[in-house]
Amino acid sequence: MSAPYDVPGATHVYSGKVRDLYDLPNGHLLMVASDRISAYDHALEPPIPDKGEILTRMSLWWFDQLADVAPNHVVSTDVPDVVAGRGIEVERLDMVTVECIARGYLTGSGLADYRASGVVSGIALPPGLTDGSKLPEPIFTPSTKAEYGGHDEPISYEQVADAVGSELAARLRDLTLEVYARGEALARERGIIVADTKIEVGLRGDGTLVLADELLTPDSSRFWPADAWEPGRAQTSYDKQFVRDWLTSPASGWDRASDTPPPRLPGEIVERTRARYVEAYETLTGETFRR
Ligand SMILES: N#Cc1c(N)ncnc1-c1cnn(CCN2CCOCC2)c1
Repeated sequence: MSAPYDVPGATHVYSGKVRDLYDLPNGHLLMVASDRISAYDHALEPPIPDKGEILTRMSLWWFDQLADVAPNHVVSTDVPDVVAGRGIEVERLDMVTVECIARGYLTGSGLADYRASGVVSGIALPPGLTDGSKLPEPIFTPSTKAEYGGHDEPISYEQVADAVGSELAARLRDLTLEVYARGEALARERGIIVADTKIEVGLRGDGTLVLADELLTPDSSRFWPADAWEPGRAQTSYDKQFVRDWLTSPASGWDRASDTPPPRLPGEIVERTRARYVEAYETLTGETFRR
């Protein structure tokens, strides 16, 4: 994918689904959050205005809230004007090759694995759980890091230990579960259920674990409105429900089971989705995003 932004002095090196990474001359990296949005494994059009800036601010807020749990990779938000608000200069780390995921609720791939075997990432769960069930306690459910466009594969804690060593595996598990516990508790007080989250962790030369990438955003986590939580069915997505409902409605004319790309989102859906990202940010942080 070509560089979405032509950033003076920076060299584009990687594009993910919604974020892009650039090399900087000083050896740091520039992480840029786009306004891209995806659903049902498809990149959608058009982008959601300000989504990148809103989720960048949310990540920065969470990095600050959890500074007592672990250091983070943020160096500076003083970035070139072309990416102001959505770009962060970050410390270059030795990234752990495991997706560190914590789940407090059962849904998605975890639910599928549970229904097939009663087990999620090697952890046996009690019988009788359903879609959206709150787990007896949050669990660490790591996965592999798929290449762009692929799907991460769940792996057991033992497989993580085999890959990175038992001491680092334990540190990754403990960090992931602590970040999730703190984020879930804080969000829940504000009416948002963080059902699960994925964190990216890097290592400094001295072995310090550092929180990288984004943190506790609706792109790295499942956000559910707490007042709509009802185990036994698919939960309402805090941020993507308008998109999902429109795409699966007759109004879109799209067949999700088909191999065709989804149609362009109508302006009203784009604006209502933007408003949900603003609402999530303002509800969590108590700060106002310029409307
Ligand atoms: N963050 C970070 C980071 C860092 N601080 N140091 C070294 N490498 C990385 C890195 C490289 N790739 N990814 C995967 C996730 N990317 C995030 C950005 O956007 C694109 C996807 C993380």
